[in-house]
Amino acid sequence: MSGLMLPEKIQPRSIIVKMFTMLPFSQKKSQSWSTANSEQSRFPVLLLAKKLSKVSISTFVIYWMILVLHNAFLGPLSNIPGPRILKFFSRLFVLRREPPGTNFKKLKEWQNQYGRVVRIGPNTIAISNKHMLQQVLLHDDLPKGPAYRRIEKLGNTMFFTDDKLLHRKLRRIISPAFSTKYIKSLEPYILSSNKSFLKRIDNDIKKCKCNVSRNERYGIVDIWKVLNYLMLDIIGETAFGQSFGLLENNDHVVPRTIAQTLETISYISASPIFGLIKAAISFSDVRTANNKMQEFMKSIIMERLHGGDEVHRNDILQILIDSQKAHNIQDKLTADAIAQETIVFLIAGSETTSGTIGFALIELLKNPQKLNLLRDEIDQIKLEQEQALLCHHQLKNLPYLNGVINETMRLNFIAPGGIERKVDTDMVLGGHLFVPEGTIVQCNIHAVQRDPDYWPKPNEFIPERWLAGSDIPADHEAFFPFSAGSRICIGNAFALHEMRVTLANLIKSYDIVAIPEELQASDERRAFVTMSLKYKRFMVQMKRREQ
Ligand code: HEM
Repeated sequence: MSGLMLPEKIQPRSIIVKMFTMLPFSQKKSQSWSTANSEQSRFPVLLLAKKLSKVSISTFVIYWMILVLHNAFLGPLSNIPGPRILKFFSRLFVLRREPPGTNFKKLKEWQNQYGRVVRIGPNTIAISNKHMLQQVLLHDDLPKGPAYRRIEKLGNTMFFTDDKLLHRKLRRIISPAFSTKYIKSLEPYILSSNKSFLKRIDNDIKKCKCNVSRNERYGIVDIWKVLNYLMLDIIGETAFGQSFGLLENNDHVVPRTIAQTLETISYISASPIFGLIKAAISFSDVRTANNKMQEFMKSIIMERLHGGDEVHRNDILQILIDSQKAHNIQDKLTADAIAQETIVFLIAGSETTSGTIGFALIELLKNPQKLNLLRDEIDQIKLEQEQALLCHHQLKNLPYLNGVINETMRLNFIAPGGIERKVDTDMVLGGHLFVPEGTIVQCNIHAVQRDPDYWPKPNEFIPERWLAGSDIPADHEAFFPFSAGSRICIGNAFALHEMRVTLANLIKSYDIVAIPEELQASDERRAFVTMSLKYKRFMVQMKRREQ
């Protein structure tokens, strides 16, 4: 055995002792060991390293503190007003105590308290001056900020990328799918989904056990939910090549999986601990659903890619598939890229549109005289023989309908937490404010669209401001419902088309009466990604109108 003994100098115990003595917290303990001092004296290099490590850690901490203090009080953003704590910490850290989904309210409060430019983080500012917003979004066209990268796991898509070249390329390939002419060719899908929508409402009214007054055939309908189903089904029809059938069956693996993933991402960013626990609990369900969704999408895309003329269909998906025919390899989208872009259409194009129609209905029910004005305008249009639903060409120029939609989007901006941009080279904002490269700019469109200097009676629903010759004309320079610049919503004309057709046919077909408690609850808003109702439902009484 003795032959196997290591020399005392490199016995395992002595090595452990040496490692311990190098750690700063073990100082006291190591001194109590009789061997420690003699070990150190025999290894002066160790002693030196120990001292050096202490010095370098302290130097780093002091250097870091000086940097933080300098950035807070002497840096280029130091003169911008804002809550003191946000000079040092990110607002996400400070806002952890707010109820999840309500950060946008705090942002608006800060903007009211400190002005149109507020410092909301060590290197982040929020702006709500219309000229500055025009500059950031339109003229300087700054790239997207880092928040988008958190969701980029869904793929490096047109929506999320901050790479200007990649964005330009994707936008060029995808734009034809959203041209006015192409959208017109998609109208049959929008109308057939609207037919299913009205059928679903009729069924819900019929099924409703709690008719308010059976004689009048009113029923209670969760209009928030069915509107969401309708918009998902339209995206299914136009971007996935087939309806999800939600209006008939209430469930489909694709929207369910995406909703679960988005919910988890938004919880993780709003409250990391709670979000991670939630993610861990639902992990296996989400993975199974995710696999099913991938299979579903792969089969659709492969069928279109290899099915030839027989499976050709005039829809958004076809435009992406047709990119395969491009001569330049750069202009072809891979099957994966096609799948990712269609998922993004589902995310960007369903809750946004259904939410806006839902908010329009809420505003109209709060202002019944405006609902009557809208109905009068819509009733002027007569359905032609064999025509079941009003079509877009009959609606697109109706002034009051467009006023209602614009005013709804003004009051209920879809991303009230702001849209984020990153300063890519030093700039002067609004002609006087130096903003260094790397600064994050939160464009607070929600605040601009409710600013009393731009909008008299800013919190009132006044569709009349959008009519020609109005006493309180709308300020078009302070209106950004679809953003502006190169990243303006690519689906804006498509969304307006869907919203006009759906809202007009809904108002034409039904008498809708508010339920007071529901109307009151609808004031409670939450915004994880898009603005929504806290309880994600809005019950109304509905009955078919006598035509
Ligand atoms: C009322 C409905 C809608 C509203 C209010 C809305 C609003 C917006 C806004 C504000 C942006 C800019 C986001 C940013 O810069 O961070 C955006 C971008 C986008 N939207 Fe919409 N949207 C709506 C409907 C739609 C629809 C129906 C689609 C597609 C089917 C769509 C697809 C997109 C895409 C792909 C982008 C990214 C464009 C790019 O970065 O080039 N949106 N939308």
